[in-house]
Amino acid sequence: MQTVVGLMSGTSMDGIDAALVRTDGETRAEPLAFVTIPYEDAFRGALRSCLGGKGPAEAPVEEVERALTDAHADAVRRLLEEAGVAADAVDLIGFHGHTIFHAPDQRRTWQIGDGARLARATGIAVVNDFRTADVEAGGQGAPLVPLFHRALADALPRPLAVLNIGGVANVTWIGNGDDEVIACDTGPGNALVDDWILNRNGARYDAGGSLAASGRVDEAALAALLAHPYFDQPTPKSLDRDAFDPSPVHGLSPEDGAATLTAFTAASVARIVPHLPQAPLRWLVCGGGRHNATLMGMLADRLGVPVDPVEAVAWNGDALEAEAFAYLAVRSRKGLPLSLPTTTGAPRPMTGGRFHPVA
Ligand SMILES: Nc1ncnc2c1ncn2[C@@H]1O[C@H](COP(=O)(O)OP(=O)(O)OP(=O)(O)O)[C@@H](O)[C@H]1O
Ligand SMILES: CC(=O)N[C@H]1[C@@H]2OC[C@@H](O2)[C@@H](O)[C@@H]1O[C@H](C)C(=O)O
Repeated sequence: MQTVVGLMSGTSMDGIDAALVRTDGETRAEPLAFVTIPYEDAFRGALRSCLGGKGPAEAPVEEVERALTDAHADAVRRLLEEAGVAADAVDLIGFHGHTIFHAPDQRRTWQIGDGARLARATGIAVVNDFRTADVEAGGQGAPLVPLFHRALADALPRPLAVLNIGGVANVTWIGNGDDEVIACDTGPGNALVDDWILNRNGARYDAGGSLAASGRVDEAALAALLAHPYFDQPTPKSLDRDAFDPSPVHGLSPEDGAATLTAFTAASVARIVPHLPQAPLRWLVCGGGRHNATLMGMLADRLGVPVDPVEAVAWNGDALEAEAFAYLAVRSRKGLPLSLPTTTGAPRPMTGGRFHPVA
């Protein structure tokens, strides 16, 4: 067992999730501590300006990468303070970084975050760049949390779906056999609703889903959104944050737009069921979207089986992705797979990650 920090900066750009975990990277993962450090609005704007993998003439990528790395070093300090654990008692950091571009069909995915700089700043060895090897081999490079979900779900009734609703939404389907793990991004998570709200009333998200609850779903706009070819594609498949064009909702009131985009997220999750070998008996939901009661209600209506936040099985739905990158960092050091042909479409089980020792 190793003591490992996992760090995630997700597509919703809300901040850094940092988790401290005791794990063997195989069957065991015991959470010790968790903090979220929100980004300042100005930094969030700078990060947003880098999305799309622009060149140095158009976006200050190097400068943002340095600031992002330093913010992660601060997050590690805050986490260890909170946990009462000294840096020299930590074996490893799993550093996801921030995805600014993801186009597996072009064999390109780009997570900014300087592993060597983080190792220097914290005095702890770092694994980063988790997705490149998978994408270079022809896989989607995402999602990577499924093997962690499978390890956690060992004793739960199957088939089970674990749904993460972050900026983008992704699902892990776990069947009865040990190797039966299927995964993909299902469609948008909260990013479209977040952007809608930000542009209308400056809020960062629809707290509790209350704006959506006060609106009406525009069925024509919803049908236009669901006409995207992504939903007919078989698994595995993955998405860039900005893959969907929200223009069908333009012209709707703030309430109806929020209701329609929230329904789009729920309906796109339901569209994955026909692509699975068997419908899940239950959906466990992690990520910030589980705090949106309107979305959770729409999911339950469309899926027709129990849909519960992961807290129902005593997991922490805010910490899970960060914990996963601690677990994956250990797997990387052990040369174990981070992905399978059924989770990312890689041609074989793939290890990955780049190691940065403390210089
Ligand atoms: N109380 C709440 N009510 C409604 N929505 C919420 C609430 N709290 C968080 N959210 C939503 O959750 C989002 C953050 O989710 P999360 O932190 O899981 O995303 P992420 O990890 O950045 O994304 P990804 O999983 O795609 O990488 C916010 O942007 C917001 O839309
Ligand atoms: C390219 C990229 O960063 N993808 C993220 C994103 O956010 C959610 C979804 O899209 C998922 O595929 C992935 O993150 C999680 C942590 C994963 O790899 O499992």
